[in-house]
Amino acid sequence: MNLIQINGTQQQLQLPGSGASGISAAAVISVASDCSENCSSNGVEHQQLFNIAATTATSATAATMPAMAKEKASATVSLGESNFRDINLKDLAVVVEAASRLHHQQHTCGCGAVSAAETNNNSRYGSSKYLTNGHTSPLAAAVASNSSSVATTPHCSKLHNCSLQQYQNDIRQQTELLDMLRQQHQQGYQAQQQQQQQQQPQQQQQLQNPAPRRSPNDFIFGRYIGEGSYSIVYLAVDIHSRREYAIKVCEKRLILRERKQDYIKREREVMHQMTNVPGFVNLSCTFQDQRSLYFVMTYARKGDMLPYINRVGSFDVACTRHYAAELLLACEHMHRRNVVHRDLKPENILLDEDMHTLIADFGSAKVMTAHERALATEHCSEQRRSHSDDDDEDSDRLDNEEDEYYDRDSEELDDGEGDDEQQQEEMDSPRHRQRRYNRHRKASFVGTAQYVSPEVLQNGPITPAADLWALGCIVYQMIAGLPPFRGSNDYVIFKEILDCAVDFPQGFDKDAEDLVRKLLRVDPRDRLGAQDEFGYYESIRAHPFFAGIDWQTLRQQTPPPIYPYLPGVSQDEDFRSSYTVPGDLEPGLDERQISRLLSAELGVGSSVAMPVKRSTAKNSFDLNDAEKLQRLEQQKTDKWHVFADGEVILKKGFVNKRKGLFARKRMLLLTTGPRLIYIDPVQMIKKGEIPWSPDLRAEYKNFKIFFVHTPNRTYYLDDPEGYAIHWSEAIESMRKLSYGDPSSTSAVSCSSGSSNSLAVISNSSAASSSNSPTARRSSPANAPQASTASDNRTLGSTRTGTSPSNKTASK
Ligand SMILES: Nc1ncnc2c1ncn2[C@@H]1O[C@H](COP(=O)(O)OP(=O)(O)OP(=O)(O)O)[C@@H](O)[C@H]1O
Repeated sequence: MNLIQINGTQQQLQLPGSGASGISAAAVISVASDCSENCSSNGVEHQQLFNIAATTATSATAATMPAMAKEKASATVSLGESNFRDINLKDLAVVVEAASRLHHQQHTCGCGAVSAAETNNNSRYGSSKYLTNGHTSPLAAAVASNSSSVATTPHCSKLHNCSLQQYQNDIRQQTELLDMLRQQHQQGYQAQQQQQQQQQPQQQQQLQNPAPRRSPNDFIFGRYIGEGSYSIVYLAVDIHSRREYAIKVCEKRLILRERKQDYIKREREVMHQMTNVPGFVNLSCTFQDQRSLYFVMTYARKGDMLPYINRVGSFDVACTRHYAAELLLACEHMHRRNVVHRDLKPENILLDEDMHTLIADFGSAKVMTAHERALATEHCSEQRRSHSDDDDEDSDRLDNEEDEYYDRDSEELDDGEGDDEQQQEEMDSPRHRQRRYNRHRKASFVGTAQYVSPEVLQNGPITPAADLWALGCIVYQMIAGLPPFRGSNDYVIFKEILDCAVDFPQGFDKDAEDLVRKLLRVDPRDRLGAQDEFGYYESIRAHPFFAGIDWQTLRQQTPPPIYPYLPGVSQDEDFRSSYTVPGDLEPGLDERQISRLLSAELGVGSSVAMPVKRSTAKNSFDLNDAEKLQRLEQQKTDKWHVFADGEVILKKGFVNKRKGLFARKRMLLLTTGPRLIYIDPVQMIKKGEIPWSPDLRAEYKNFKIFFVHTPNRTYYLDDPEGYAIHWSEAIESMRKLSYGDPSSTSAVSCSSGSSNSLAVISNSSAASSSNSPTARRSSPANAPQASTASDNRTLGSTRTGTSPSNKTASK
């Protein structure tokens, strides 16, 4: 066992070696140390030199002292504190291990006690490979290969009759090499000194004229992007460089009032730390005036990820895989730098121009010291031991805190049902304001309820595994459309988290499910990746869900377009991606075509036809006042009448409203407004409305499924009775009546123009989706072109606009 003093503390190295080896090593190390005193500018090179010295010394001593090889002794080597500040114990240990292996080989040669198998086994740890990898400098690589060649001297391993003469030659070679390296090092040092002298005047000048401090006057503030608890973010242009930035303006008054100084400070520090790391929002500069603090950041042009998930319901597997992989890389980058984000969630994943992720919002981040990491790991194991005993206590604690958590409002529970006025009023009531205040006061955990890890809830130590938990939650949400832990209030969510009660809806991709299950483990140490090498999640990368990911070029690739994931909607998985409309079909949707489609849907021969009644009225919704009054009178006895706000209900029916893989039963009303109102039939409360606009489009996929596209969201509706076509037609009729003929309206596309910008296409457009018979029928003149243009499209390519511009509306 060797003891080495580094930075004033003694470090033990598992180094089997002779006392003489240690002493000799100390001698050569002193050479290196000597040299490093002259060259204290470069800690890494010192370390390499030190490693070389250690290797040489140990091997040399081992070679010359075969008789003493069996002994194990300690040698204390003192290194000047300032000289080896950057020494890396791990590297040193490996070098010493290589040296000891050399020594071991000598031992083998000396007494013939070690088998060939063992020798082979040892050679797996070829020091050459490790040293070359660990130290990119050719210097270290050269020594490594030299030491390796000594270690595998064929004379030693094969003949077992190495002479002292040979070893002395080896020592001479090593010593010569060391001299050469020392010379090189000194030359390098001199060159460095010269360079520094040349740079000095420049640096002095910079100190005398530092870059002028920025102020709000250096930017033109364009539009508002969004706001946080203590800040408003604007899109701004630097008047000097004309570059666009997102500038976060934090009001000092608010920060002081809420005592969030630490939060803001931490955010700045971590953003600085992550600046220029791929996949993170860069912090260009910060400045302040009397009223505010300003953070000038990379502008993430495509906004955050949440509206995209909401927009399409959920991501398909390819898209989820890509974004999950980018997130994993981001976790590696953070954790390697000892940063635990603690609030990873779709809102904090921003998207740049090319739809690559940029992690933002470091207000909750924790920068761990190495000591904290070690403590946390220890604590985890203790906690694990006592975890089973604590289960009851946890639930008691939660039960006692139930009232507290019940005080919190349920605004976080976003089931994607849009803004319900009723709910809004309720939230603005004094009672609600009080609750919100209570929540602010009481909520002491860091992060967001749905994504918070069990250890954070239990006040356990924080490890990077907290972010792996969040990764599991996000992968789940990308596939299923909603986060895994949901509930009407935080208390329910927390209980679900502690129980790890995850429900995988039908159709959830199996590999993704396995990955999520392995990440969502209550004990942080059990999470996939938690036992991996620090900052490199090899086991997660190797999970089958990530098969095919090219990790090296991930951020240079074009991310897969955002498609909805609808396994429950399509008849089978391949349907959506591989189906193309056969070219020999006739355009139009007459009775014959409907029979054909229906037969295909039901899987029966074309002779079986189900009569489908089509609306023949010119526009049955075009009611005059008298008709309206009459219908309203009749409607009064209808239990849904109260939800129609005095308007005539033109069509109603139960539908399953899908979001991702989840479906909820709703009563859908089409009224003369025009409005599309949906109601929870069990609780008999209005849940929301599909917002009408001239851009709204209805499209049916088959007899059960129809879509209502709005600029910010596509609503997936499933009529169990099979009246999807009727719904589609009714909505289109109402749109024509309210906004005019659709043939004058061309494609309604959302603002972004990238490959990911999904467009809601006018049903009458030539580019309309090939699976939309409505489209073809409504514009027969376009039919030939339409079929040519669209026949190559997949049946389910219901592309959806993903404009982040109207974020507030879609949140
Ligand atoms: N660099 C950026 N580029 C584009 N949009 C951004 C950028 N930074 C923040 N935003 C958007 O601005 C909004 C406000 O962000 P901000 O960081 O102020 O608050 P937050 O993190 O959402 O909330 P809180 O501070 O309460 O955690 C968010 O919706 C976010 O998506």
